[in-house]
Amino acid sequence: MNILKFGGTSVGSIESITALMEILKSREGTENPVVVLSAMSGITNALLEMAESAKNLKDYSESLKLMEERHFTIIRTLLPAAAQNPVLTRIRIYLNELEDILQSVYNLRELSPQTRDLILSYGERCATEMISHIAKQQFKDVLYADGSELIKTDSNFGQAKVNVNLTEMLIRTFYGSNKDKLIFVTGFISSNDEGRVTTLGRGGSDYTAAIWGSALDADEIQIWTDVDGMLTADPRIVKKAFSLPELSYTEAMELSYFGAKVIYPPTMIPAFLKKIPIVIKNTFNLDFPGTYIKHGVSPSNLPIKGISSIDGISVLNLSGSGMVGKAGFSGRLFSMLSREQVNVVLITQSSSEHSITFAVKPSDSLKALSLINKEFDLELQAKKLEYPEVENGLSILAIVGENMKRTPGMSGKLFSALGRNGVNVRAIAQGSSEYNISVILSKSDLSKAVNAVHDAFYSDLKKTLHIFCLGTGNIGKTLFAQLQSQMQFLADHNDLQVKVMGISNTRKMHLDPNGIDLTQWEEELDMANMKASLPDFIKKMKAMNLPNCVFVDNTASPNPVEYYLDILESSISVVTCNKIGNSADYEQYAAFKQAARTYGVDFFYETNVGAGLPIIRTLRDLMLSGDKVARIEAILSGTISYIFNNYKEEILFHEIVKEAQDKGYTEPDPRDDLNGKDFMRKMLILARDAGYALEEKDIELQNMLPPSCMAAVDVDDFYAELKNNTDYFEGLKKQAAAEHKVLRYIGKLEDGKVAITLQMVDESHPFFTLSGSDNIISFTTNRYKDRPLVVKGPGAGAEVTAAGVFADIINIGKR
Ligand SMILES: NC(=O)c1ccc[n+]([C@@H]2O[C@H](COP(=O)([O-])OP(=O)(O)OC[C@H]3O[C@@H](n4cnc5c(N)ncnc54)[C@H](O)[C@@H]3O)[C@@H](O)[C@H]2O)c1
Ligand SMILES: N[C@@H](CCO)C(=O)O
Ligand code: NA
Repeated sequence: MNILKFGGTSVGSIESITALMEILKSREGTENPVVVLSAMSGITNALLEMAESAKNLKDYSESLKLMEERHFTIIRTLLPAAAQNPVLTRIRIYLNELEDILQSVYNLRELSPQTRDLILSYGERCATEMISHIAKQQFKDVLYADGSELIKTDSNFGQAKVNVNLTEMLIRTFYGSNKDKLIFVTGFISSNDEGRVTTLGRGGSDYTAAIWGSALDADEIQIWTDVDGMLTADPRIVKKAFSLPELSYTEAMELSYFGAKVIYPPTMIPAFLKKIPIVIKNTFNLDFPGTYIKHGVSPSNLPIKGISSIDGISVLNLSGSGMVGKAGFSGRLFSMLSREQVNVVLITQSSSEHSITFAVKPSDSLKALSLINKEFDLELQAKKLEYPEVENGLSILAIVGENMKRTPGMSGKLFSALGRNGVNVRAIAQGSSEYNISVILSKSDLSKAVNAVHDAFYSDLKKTLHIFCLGTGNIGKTLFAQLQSQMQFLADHNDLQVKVMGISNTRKMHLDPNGIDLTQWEEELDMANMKASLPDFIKKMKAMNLPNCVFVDNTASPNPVEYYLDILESSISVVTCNKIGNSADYEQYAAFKQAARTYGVDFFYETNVGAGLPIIRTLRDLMLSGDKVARIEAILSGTISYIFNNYKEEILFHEIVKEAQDKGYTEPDPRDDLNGKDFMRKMLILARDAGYALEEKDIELQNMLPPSCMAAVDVDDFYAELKNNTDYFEGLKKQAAAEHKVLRYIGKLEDGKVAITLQMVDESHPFFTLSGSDNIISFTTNRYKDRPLVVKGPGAGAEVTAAGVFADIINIGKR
C-alpha cells in the first residue's frame, strides 16, 4: 500500500482539489492508499497570526471569516446542494470552537505553546473534513481520521517528539480495522499522554506521512506538491534548474537542509530507517514521473545533485590565542549554543586553531553573541579571546551529491566558477562525508553565484551568456538578426544559449530580466518607456548581477569607453567593435587588458581590425606562442580598398565614396575613413598588440585628400568638396592607369615605427590584386621570415563585422 500526502497548495483551491480527486480516481481498483492532508495553503500562517492578534488584543475576526469563506466556497462549488449541510455544519462547529479559544487568548492576553498548537490543529481538521466529504461523493467507504489521536508524543508543544512504538501500534490497529476504507487523515497534528493536541513542527505533514508509511510498511510514500520534485537549484533563482529523477536519502537531506523547501529532512528518517522510497510528485503536472528518494540509487552521470542555498545568514567569528591547544574549547562553545537552542548551520575552523567561524540564522545571531560574551567572560576580559562580532547580509551556497566523494576537482570547479564571476568567498566548509561543500558569500552575490555554479557543473547540459548591447545601427541590427537565426543551432551544437538582456541606443533603452525576444526587439525598444542613459544602463546591468555576463559595444562613440574599466572590474566581459577605446591613450589600452586579466573576464575586439577577419586573434596566437613580429604590412581600410578597386572608367570619386557608404563599409562618418583616421587607429591597435607602446602621435600618416576635403565641416560639405576636387582624383586615376599600376593606401610597421602612405603599385606587388572591400595583412615574424603569414578577405561590411562580434561572444561562452 501507499501513503499519499497532499500539501497545502494541493488542497488550496477548487482546481487542485479536483486534480487530487482525479489522482485518487486513477488509482481505483488498486489497494486503498492512506491520504494525509495539510491545511489549505496560507491557513496555518493565518491561524498563527490570529493567535498573535488575540494575544495582543487585536482584531482577528476578519481572518476567521476569511478562513470560513475559503472552505465554504470550495464546499459549495464541489458538493451538490444536498450534500453540503453536514460538512458546513462540521466546519462551523470547528470554527466556533476556534473562535472560543481565540476569545480566551484575548481575554487572558496569554498564548501558551499548548494553546497555539490547539489553534493550529484546526487548519488540518477543517481541510481534511472538507476533502473527505468531497471524496464521499466519488468513492465508497471514505473515512475521516483525526491524526492527533493516533500519533502520540511528549509535551514539547510546537515540535513534539514522537513515541514511536506506541504510535506505530495505534496506527496499525486503526488501519487493521479500517483497511477496506479510503482513509483521509490530518497531517501535522499529534497528542500527548493527556490527549492534548501537539504538533510535529515544520514540515509536519510530511512527517505524518512518513510515520504512517513506516508503521504500515508502505511500498511508497508519495509527497504531492506544486513543483516538479526536487530540482538542481531553486527555480526562482536558476531558470535552468531541472528536476532530479533520483536521490539518496543523504543527498535529499543535504539539499533540503540548505533551503530546498520541497521536503523537510527529519520527516525522512522513519522512511529512511525502513528503506521506504519517498516520491515527490506534482499535483499540477501528472506527466512528471517524480523525484525518487530511496536506497541504492542508480549511478548518475551528474557531477553533483544540486545546489542549495540559504538566503539570510549571520556569521560569528571567535578568535584569539586563548583557543590554541585548549582541548574542548569548541566543545564548550557548541554544546553551550546547542543547550541554549541556537542552531549552528555551519562551522569552519582554521588549522592554526586560532579562530572558529560559525553561521547561524540572523534571528539567532544576537542571542549567540550574548551567550558567548557570558560563557567566555573571563577569557574575553583577559584578552585571550577577541570580542566576537556579528556579520550580517550573508548567504550560504552548498553543492551536494554523493558523486563528489569519488570525483576529484569538484571544489576546484566550484571555486573557479565563483572566482570567474567576481564572487568573494567569506568562509568554506566541507562536510566530512564529502557529500557537501558549503561556502558563505555576500547575499547580493547569491543569485549570480548559484547561476554561475549551476552553469559550471551542468555546462555539458547548457550554458547561458547574458549580453547587454549598445548600438542598434548597422552592426547592432545585423548582430541581432544573426543571433536570432543561430539560436537553435547554438543550443543544439554548442550547448550555448545567448540571451540579450538589455539593448540601448542613443534614444532609448530596454532591459528585460527574462531576456529580450529578438524577433521583436525593435518594437520592444520602441515601446520601452526608458530614455537612454548610459550610466543607468550600466548600473542596471550590474544590478542584475548575472553570471557569464557580456557587455557589447556596437557604437562609434567615445562615451561607452569610459565605462569599460568599471565594467571589467565588475567581472563582466567586454566585446567591442568600437575602436576608440583601444586607440586612445596607451595607458588606457593597457588598463583594459590588465583589468580583464585581474578579474578573470575577457576583453575581445577582433573587429577592431579587418572586421571579422582573424587578425587580432592571429597576432595574439603568434605572440603567445613566443613569436616576434618583425614587420606588418597591411591594407586595413575596407572603404578605401573598395574605392580604389572600383574607381574605374566613368564613375567619379565622390560617387564611389557614396557607394561604399551605402554598402555599410564606412564609419558612421565617412570622413573618418578617407582622412586615414580609421586606418591609423587599426595600425595603432596592431602595433600595441605586437608589443609596442605607441601613441597616435607616433604614427606617420600620409594624407590622401586635398586640404579642402580635410577641412570639410560636415558630411554634406565633405561630399561637396570631394566633388569639387574631381580633377585631382581623376588625375591620380589616370596616372596609375598609364603606369599600369593601382592605387593602394598601405600601412607598415617596422622597427617599432608605423607609417601609412598612399602608393601606386604594379603587378609585382603582393597587394596588387584585391577586390571589393578586401583587407590584406602580412605578418613577417621570426618564424614566418621568408614567406610572410597573410590574411586576406572582406574587411568591412555589416554582415562580416557582426559575425566577428558574434564570434567574440561565442568565444567567451566557450571558455
Ligand atoms: N561597418 C563596418 O564594416 C565596421 C567594421 C568594424 C567595426 N565597425 C565599428 O562598428 C561600430 C558601429 O558601426 P555602425 O555602422 O553600426 O554605426 P551606426 O552609426 O549605424 O550605429 C551606431 C549605434 O550606436 C548608438 N550609439 C551611439 N552612441 C551611443 C551611446 N553613447 N549609447 C548608446 N548607444 C549609442 C547609436 O544610437 C546607433 O544605434 C563603429 O565603432 C565602427 O567603427 C564597423
Ligand atoms: N570603416 C571601416 C570598417 C571596418 O573597420 C573600414 O572601412 O575599414
Ligand atoms: Na578582425
